[in-house]
Amino acid sequence: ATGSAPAVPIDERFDIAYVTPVTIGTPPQTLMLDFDTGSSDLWVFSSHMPPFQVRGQEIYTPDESSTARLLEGHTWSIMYGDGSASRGNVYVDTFAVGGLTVLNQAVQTAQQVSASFTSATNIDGLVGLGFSTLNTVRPESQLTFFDNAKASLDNPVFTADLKYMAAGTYDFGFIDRAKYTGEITYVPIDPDPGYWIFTSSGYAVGASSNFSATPIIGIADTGTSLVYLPTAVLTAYYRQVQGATNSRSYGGYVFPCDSALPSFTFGVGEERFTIPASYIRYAPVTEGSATCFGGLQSSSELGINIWGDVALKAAFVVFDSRSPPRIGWAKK
Ligand SMILES: O=C(NC1CCCCC1)N[C@H]1[C@H](O)[C@@H](N2CCCCC2)[C@@H]2OC[C@H]1O2
Repeated sequence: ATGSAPAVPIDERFDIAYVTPVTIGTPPQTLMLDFDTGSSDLWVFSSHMPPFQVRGQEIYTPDESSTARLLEGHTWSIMYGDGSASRGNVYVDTFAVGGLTVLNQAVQTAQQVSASFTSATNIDGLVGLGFSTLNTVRPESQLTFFDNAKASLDNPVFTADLKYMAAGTYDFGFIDRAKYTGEITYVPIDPDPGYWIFTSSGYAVGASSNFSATPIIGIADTGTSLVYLPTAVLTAYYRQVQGATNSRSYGGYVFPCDSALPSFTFGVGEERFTIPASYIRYAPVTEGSATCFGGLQSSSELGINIWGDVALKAAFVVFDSRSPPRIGWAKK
């Protein structure tokens, strides 16, 4: 089996996050979920939430699904790197995305979500695509939809083709030759932490002329908007941007929106990928401001580097869960 589904930006102007249509239950209930390679819980806004925490999101109502079964005595609770959080109960039900159907998928129904999820009116929940070892359901952790689907897929892979201010695609079970050019460069993944962690071979500010061959260990995270890299890399980049400062009040590097920005190149093995300046001129700090927030930010507080959407949309990325797992990057 194979599947293919769109990854749609949740807003017109900044690619804060991407959502993908799924159906859950019988008859099918359609929700738009954020497919997140940085986590491993499939959770949804649900009829178990207090109404004031729901602000336009679609909800899953297990009582209206003839195939829903409560997973007795199981609960979940998750906190993400940005401080957003959610928790609740667990059902199993029929889950379908892009033509793929998984029976008895653990669907984590929210009872509580934090304010940033309530205000993300176009995100109805998340689909974790990390390793199932990270799943927060207790007393028995549950498998991701991809781990449940893997055995029936033509190949144990999924790919991300995210796009700048446009709908991209998640493909499951196959690698679409039409979505990339040249060859795919694969590098190993360390699955133990549960993330898609790999080592980038280095970086260059601007084109890849002055490439600095230094290993950067980081995670490929479709659920994170920006790129978070070591301070040394950030200062090398923003040194080239007129008026750039690391603002405590805005919580990161900002610069005048009309400043000239270099592109940013990162290495995967011998291959070089360039993030256009337009992706790094991420967004005005507030509506209409002449000060812009950078798409490259510091990872010094995080303890791990993160290749979020700003980097992922510059490439075609293959998440290959054969043994040992690996990640592939190609130009497009
Ligand atoms: O927390 C991270 N990433 C961290 C960012 C800071 C540096 C460490 C990683 N990703 C989350 C993202 O922010 C959430 N957000 C909800 C509101 C709308 C936008 C998406 C969504 O829920 C989980 C995941 O996706």
